Amino acid sequence: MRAVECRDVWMVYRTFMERGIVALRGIDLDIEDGVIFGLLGPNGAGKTTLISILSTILIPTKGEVRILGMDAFKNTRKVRERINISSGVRMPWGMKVYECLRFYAMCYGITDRRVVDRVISEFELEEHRNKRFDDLSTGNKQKANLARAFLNDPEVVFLDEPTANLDPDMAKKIRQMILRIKEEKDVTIVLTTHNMREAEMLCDRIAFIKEGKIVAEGTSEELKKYTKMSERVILKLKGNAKKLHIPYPYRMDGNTLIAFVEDAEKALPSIVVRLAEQGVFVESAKMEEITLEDVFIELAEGS
Ligand SMILES: Nc1ncnc2c1ncn2[C@@H]1O[C@H](COP(=O)(O)OP(=O)(O)OP(=O)(O)O)[C@@H](O)[C@H]1O
Repeated sequence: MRAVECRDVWMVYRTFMERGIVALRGIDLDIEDGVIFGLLGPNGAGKTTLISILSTILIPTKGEVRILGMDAFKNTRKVRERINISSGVRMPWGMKVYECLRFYAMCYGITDRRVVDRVISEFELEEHRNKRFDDLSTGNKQKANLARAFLNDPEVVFLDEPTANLDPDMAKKIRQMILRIKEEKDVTIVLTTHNMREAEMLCDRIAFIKEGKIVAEGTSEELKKYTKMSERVILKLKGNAKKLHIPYPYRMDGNTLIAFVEDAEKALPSIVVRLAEQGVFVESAKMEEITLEDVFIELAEGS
């Protein structure tokens, strides 16, 4: 069974002065059971709107959403019993971690304290269980939020930017935690992220969203084929070079030139020569496979 099915989903936010903001424009999406699925896209693309609709928090202006085979808006209560969402790092009031989690467990009708103990242990919160949520570091707040999202043993979990605002170490820990939980539990995870490496590391499949539409969807390997080139040549240039002419698509990152080529070894000498002809010299060079970030930039910037 598919965990998520979306057909022609539109979302228009009604605004007081304007004619309305179209956040989603006909989203079609199938997410298979048991995968980690990533929603990627630039700011304002519609990721949060989409994940909020999939988790039944928002009702779309038009379209059909089925979660675990059920119509999300005709069977909302049943759907909510079998899903959960973690969005932002908020918990109510100044309660302790254990109390917060117990409160949320009771909202799901879970009275067994062992369930709360289980998520505290799964999300490595033992040493923080009696600390006030507000006093935790951002990373531990995020862990507590993730723990909350797994209280009802959900079959589908939606995570809105699970590593946003975390330092690299904590972000890595959270990613490892997500992968471990996915291994241990029979759960489908749908997450949004801006971080390409994170998407590549975590997600079985990824959808790129731009201006409310899915512009590409597939595994990270499939997505890399969206750019015609499969390798890149990275050249650190001496001095500042602006308008350059080389026979390959490229982008500049400061004084680093990143050229997209089919065969990096073949292309490198000709690029260096062409640059020298334009009075631009190379300090260092390396060759590597194209990254998901390149695809993201191409899709986000392309028309
Ligand atoms: N409550 C709202 N009222 C009006 N417009 C909204 C509302 N929420 C989002 N929007 C608009 O809808 C569009 C999509 O926003 P959304 O937050 O879904 O994008 P996003 O991809 O999650 O962005 P970000 O990565 O910056 O969080 C944007 O133009 C945004 O301004």
